Amino acid sequence: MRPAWRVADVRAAEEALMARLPEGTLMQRAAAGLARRCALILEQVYGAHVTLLIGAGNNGGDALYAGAILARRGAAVTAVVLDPAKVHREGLTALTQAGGRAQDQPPRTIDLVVDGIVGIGAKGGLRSGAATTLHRTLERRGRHGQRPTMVAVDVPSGVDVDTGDVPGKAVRADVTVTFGCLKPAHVVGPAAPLAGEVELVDIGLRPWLRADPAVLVPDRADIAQALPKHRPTDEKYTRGVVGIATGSMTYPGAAIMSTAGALAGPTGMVRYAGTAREYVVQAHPSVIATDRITDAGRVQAWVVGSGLGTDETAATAVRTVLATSLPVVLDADALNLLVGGTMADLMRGRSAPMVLTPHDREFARLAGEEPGNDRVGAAQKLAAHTNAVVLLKGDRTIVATPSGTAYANPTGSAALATGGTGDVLAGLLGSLLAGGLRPEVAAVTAAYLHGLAGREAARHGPVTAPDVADALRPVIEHLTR
Ligand SMILES: NC(=O)C1=CN([C@@H]2O[C@H](COP(=O)(O)OP(=O)(O)OC[C@H]3O[C@@H](n4cnc5c(N)ncnc54)[C@H](OP(=O)(O)O)[C@@H]3O)[C@@H](O)[C@H]2O)[C@@H](O)CC1
Ligand SMILES: Nc1ncnc2c1ncn2[C@@H]1O[C@H](COP(=O)(O)OP(=O)(O)O)[C@@H](O)[C@H]1O
Ligand SMILES: [K+]
Repeated sequence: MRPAWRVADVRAAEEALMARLPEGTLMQRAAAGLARRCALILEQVYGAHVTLLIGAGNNGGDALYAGAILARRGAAVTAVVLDPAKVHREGLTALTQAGGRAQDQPPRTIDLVVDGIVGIGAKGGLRSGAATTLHRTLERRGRHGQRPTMVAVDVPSGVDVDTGDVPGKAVRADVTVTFGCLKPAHVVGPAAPLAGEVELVDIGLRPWLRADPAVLVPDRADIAQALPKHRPTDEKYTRGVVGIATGSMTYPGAAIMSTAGALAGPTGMVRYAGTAREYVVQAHPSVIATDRITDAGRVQAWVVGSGLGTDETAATAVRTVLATSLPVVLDADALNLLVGGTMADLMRGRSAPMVLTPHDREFARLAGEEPGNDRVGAAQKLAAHTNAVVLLKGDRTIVATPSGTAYANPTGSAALATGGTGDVLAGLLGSLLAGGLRPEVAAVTAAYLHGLAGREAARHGPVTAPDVADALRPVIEHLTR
């Protein structure tokens, strides 16, 4: 897992580390890492045109020292200083001594822009002066007529570092070079895609950071490790059986799609219980189907919700599943049925895990307010309130546990923004739960695989939910190979 820490934690660690080092050491380490990456992007530093956008704080200081390194290697470096009264003096001196210059407008030719406007000291979106300078800079072209490459220092300027919100104008970077640790803005919310490729430069901060990061980002190895391995002694029941209680005569597609997601998971068998049984068996002949949950036979986890509707039959299905002592995924209509609070007793009485999988509108109905700017905080709050793991869907899907651990999924794909993909996700998640994964591990794993499947499906053209379900098997195969 890759951890990300909030600004206050970074500042505390920085203070502890700085107390043991000569002044300026951390900025020198940061600037060296930044200059190294810029040089790699430029390939040939000598003769390259580099523009530094310099704000009022140490973020600008990092950029100025990196600019000095590049200038010594023969780059033509220009610092555009936004507020000369507040510039990092020593950094500016270092730049000019290395042959760089400072001016108040961007030069004509720019191959590479270093965004040192603002870092972890940011408040709100880019201020108008900075936004205007950025706009002018982006109109310039490089020596070969190309668009300049944008390298953000620490974070793209204008993002909310702790929440990943983008409250106004912000830099869109090709590469972000960050120092010491990742911050939430690199991995959650609308800020995350603005960071481009994120490079983490080690400045020695890690041992001084508190043990519990703000967010964890799973990587490939975490997911490969989490997936159950087939043993030679396995038979279908030892691999787990997942029960799917979704869909209806009105929405049989939801039943088919959630079953498709479940079939791609690790369980040995999928049981379906509901009024869409004939459709499900037609689409998936290996599924054992009944009309009612109580007739379904033994399962190790239930998925309930999507396409059920909200009538009395649907409410009975949700109540029946909640009354079991099994792990449960509550999706779509099941979430809407929780809103009135009539199932609160059943939820409170449960010791088996529950995973809620809302999109933003379902979240708003359930929590009484929109997820808002702080999606991690919002998911954590709902998880604590419901004592369930919450998977808040989106571009960077968040998984939060009742005890406050939060994960951000890195594999999102806008191709998933199409009807029925959420049903596939819920089915897969149910299969992982029935396969014995802890609820937050199942949720993180499902979101990760689902995102990869969305990307894989998108390689072949416009994506529909069945394409995502079909892509899950090769994606899982590839990951566990
Ligand atoms: N922590 C570490 O371990 C290390 C940190 N390092 C580096 O230091 C950076 C943090 O530096 P920092 O604390 O000086 O703050 P920083 O982000 O430069 O902002 C300062 C000023 O910007 C302004 N401003 C605010 N919002 C704005 C907006 N929306 N749009 C425009 N301007 C805005 C505001 O100035 P004001 O005009 O209000 O006085 C504010 O005071 C960090 O990101 C990293 O790069 C590394 O050197 C190595 C180790
Ligand atoms: N812009 C996007 N980028 C990445 N993933 C997205 C985006 N929009 C939606 N998704 C994903 O697509 C799925 C949609 O689920 P949901 O809204 O429940 O759809 P449905 O109810 O039609 O199945 C979720 O997994 C969500 O995270
Ligand atoms: K920046």
